[in-house]
Amino acid sequence: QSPTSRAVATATVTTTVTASPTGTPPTCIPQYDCSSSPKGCLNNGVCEGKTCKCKPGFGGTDCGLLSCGSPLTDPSQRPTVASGTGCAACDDGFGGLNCNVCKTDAGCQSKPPSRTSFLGAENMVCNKKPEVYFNAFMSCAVRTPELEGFFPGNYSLTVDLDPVNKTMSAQLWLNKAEQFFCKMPECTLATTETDGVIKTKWDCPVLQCTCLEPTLLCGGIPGPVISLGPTINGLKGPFSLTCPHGSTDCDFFIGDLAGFFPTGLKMTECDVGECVFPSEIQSSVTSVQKSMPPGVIACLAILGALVLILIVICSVAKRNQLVLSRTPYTLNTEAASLEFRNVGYTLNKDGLEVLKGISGAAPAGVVLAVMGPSGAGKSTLVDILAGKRKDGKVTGHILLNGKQVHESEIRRAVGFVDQEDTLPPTQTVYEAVLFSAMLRLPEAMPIFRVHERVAEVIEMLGLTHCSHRRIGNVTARGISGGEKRRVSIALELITRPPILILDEPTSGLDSYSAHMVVEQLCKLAASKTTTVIMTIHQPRSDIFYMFDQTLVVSKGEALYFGPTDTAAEYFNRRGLECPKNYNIADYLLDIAMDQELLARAKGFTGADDEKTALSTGHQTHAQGNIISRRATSNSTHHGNPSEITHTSDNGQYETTVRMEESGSSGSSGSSTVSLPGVGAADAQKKQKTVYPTSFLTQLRVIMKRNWQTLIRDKSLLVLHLAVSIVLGLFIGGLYFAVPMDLAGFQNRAGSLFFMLALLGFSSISALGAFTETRTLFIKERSNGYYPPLPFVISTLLFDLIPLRIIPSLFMGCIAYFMIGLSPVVETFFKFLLILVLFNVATAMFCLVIAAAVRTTGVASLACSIVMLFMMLFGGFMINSGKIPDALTWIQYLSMFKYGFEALAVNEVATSKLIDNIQGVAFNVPGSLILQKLFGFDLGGFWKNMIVLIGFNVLFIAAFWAIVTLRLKERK
Ligand SMILES: Nc1ncnc2c1ncn2[C@@H]1O[C@H](COP(=O)(O)OP(=O)(O)OP(=O)(O)O)[C@@H](O)[C@H]1O
Repeated sequence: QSPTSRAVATATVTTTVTASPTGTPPTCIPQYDCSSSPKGCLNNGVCEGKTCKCKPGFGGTDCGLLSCGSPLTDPSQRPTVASGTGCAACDDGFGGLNCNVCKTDAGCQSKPPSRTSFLGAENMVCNKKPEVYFNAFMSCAVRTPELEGFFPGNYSLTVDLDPVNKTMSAQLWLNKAEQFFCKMPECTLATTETDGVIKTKWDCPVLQCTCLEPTLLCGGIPGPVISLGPTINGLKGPFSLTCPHGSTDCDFFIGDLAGFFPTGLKMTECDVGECVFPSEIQSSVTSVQKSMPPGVIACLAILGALVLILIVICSVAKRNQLVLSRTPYTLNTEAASLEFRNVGYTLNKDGLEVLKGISGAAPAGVVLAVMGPSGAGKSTLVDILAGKRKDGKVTGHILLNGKQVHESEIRRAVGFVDQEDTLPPTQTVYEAVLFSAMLRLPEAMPIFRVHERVAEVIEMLGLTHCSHRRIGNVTARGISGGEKRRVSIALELITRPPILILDEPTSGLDSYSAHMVVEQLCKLAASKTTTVIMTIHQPRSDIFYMFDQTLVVSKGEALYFGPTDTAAEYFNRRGLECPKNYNIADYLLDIAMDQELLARAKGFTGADDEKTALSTGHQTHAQGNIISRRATSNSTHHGNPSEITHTSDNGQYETTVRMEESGSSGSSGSSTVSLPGVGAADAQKKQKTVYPTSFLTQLRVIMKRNWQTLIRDKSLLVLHLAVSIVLGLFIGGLYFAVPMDLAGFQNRAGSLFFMLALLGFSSISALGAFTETRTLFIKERSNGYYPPLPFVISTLLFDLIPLRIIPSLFMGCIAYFMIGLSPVVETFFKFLLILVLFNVATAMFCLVIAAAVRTTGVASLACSIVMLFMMLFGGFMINSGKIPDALTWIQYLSMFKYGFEALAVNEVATSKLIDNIQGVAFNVPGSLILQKLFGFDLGGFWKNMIVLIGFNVLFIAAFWAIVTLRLKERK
């Protein structure tokens, strides 16, 4: 008697009366009631009502019999045999103990399939690989010498692999008689590659086995006294089954029996097979998780190389910093002279002659005021004197200390205060001046000396009362306009340059402050450490007489150049007498503006020598002039070719300035310095700007300011973080706990794409943030604070980390778990990595546009349009395979495509879509939908990641190049 029939005999038996189809009298058939039987259904059959629904390959009322034929045959039609005999024959193309294992494609096609293909008309094939797609069966011989010693015979194992429900069920047979069966639910399935060997592994945390008593192993008769029944029934798991591809051997491992079989049990001559549709095989992701895909190896290699380069750069930079901090330094203690000859300036676009050959000089330690009405050309002249880059054509010559020097040397000697204040709004006055000091004073200068100097300059300019107040801007009010003007002067005064050029330093100041500022500048000049050249509109008379020299400019021409004291007398001689009680400075402006007065001044014929002198830069008075009433000693400076002599006459100090004639460029012994556009190839050669501080110091100081800006102007940071949290919650709520059905699949893909869209468009904020710093950078670069590299690094760090990386991590973490995306840890981290790479790439793109395009409006329009197009070709809105041929290239420029494809493949490809539409059940791999619906490359995860990294590298390089080459001051 077979164990099964004995089991049936002991089970509760009910009797039903059925009519025979042939019309013979009804017979009584005992009916097995699985619901009331203690054994229920064997071989993991399911008890539905009172009858058992058996797993494929088993039959009988309690599923205790073997069913032969093939799994394609209706279960009720499969012939059954008792365990212990085995199937005499299977249907063609099938084999195994219970005929479940397909052998050939023809076998799978011999009967109509029991389910429909997602693609419609498709023939099933027999998949013989251990990688299972729908429902596979396996039959193996088991080698277990330990058991064979006690229970000799041939052991075999049959396994039903169900990846859809992630369950396995198995039976152990001894001499074709089933000994026990097991069930393993909640399994995870993975195909991995290690050292070139691909293996499919089932990991099941739970193992439930039932011994069929009385079989040989479970205390059957005849047999040894021992019974494995209690051990087998008490197994809990875990259980794992590992099958290498291309081999007929597998291993299985039972945690509870690790003491007996530490290395698991060997299964040989395994025959596995399942009937599947080819689309199911092709579309299922070859979830071969190579231990190290080539892409990852390449990335790691590049990363390693970058880290190495970074370490080398850092150590070189550190060494430079040390060297510089130990280099003895000297501060400027001597003013320099600046002479300019026949300086002209013509605009390129319309040929307008802004300056028409102006000459003059500012001997060391004097204050030269450049006066004239609005539009006369004062700013243009001082820009040229300061060595600023100009758009138009500059002609003439400039001499520094009487010597021909390169333009960059002039720039180094000159401190320049622009007409407009460009200041960091979030810093306090003290911090702004300290910033300038830290970057422009020698690295070796002790920090306490730097602070002393900052305090000194702040006090000198009357800024002590507001030194700890923020500078502010239009949106956040800070110090007054006049105070800003003085801060701008302080930034330049901190270095005490040999020459200080100021464009309208008193504009916006009340008369008292203006007097105070000019007085300080005059004191500075008197101390012989700085020569001051400044433009001024309409000085009060007391201020006017503080200047040593005055140059009056009218319509691009010099109307007067000489000592301030003799200006009135000079015009007097031309019949232009300053009216009584009239400010002489105002009168000079009147002359410069009034056509009639101007004509009289120019038309004067009485003193040709004076006219010649005016055009050539000779002093406009015949015999020496008072150069400085504040000077305390005689000084004589002879330089070639200029000669400046200071002599004393009854307590007054006089000077004679002798210069080369106009147009003597290149003449023998000429001291002419060619300006750009004049020639003199040598002088035009690019000279490297030498910075007083090291790269690391520059980076540290700039980063400190960026940090202050970020913390103090919280709006952008708070907005980004708040928006990322709110949107994370919103997306999470909208797509909450998405199931893996058809609608769920759409929602899943939609949520991923929507996240990318949000991050992409939030990147446009990079434009506004950069526009503010851009102007500041141009000014600071032009004034020799620092080169572009530390600025670029600091800008990127302070934009990308707090505004792009952290918010995208916030949003990703919140939305991921609310939506219920894949719980696999690796998938989660890959998801975050994609979000970060994508957001950084889009932000970098916006920064490149912000750097390249000056107008914010144009830049934001360009960014928005490009972003929209990238979205359109991102793979969600249009199938990549259906894009018109002429436009297919656009998709390869879309960061959305790479980001979305990577996200989708990472998330959806390994999951299955299970749904039921109007009674038609289908079970489609997510990968199939990705392939057919979106046209995605399923193996392209790392390819997409590498392209995203490529975008990042490209944009960072482009940003650096544009900042270096384009963001230069041009006036
Ligand atoms: N790059 C330029 N493009 C167009 N016009 C220019 C340019 N540079 C100078 N100009 C013109 O040259 C003239 C002189 O300009 P500049 O700024 O030097 O005058 P200014 O004397 O400093 O005037 P203000 O006192 O009002 O600042 C102006 O008419 C100005 O429009």
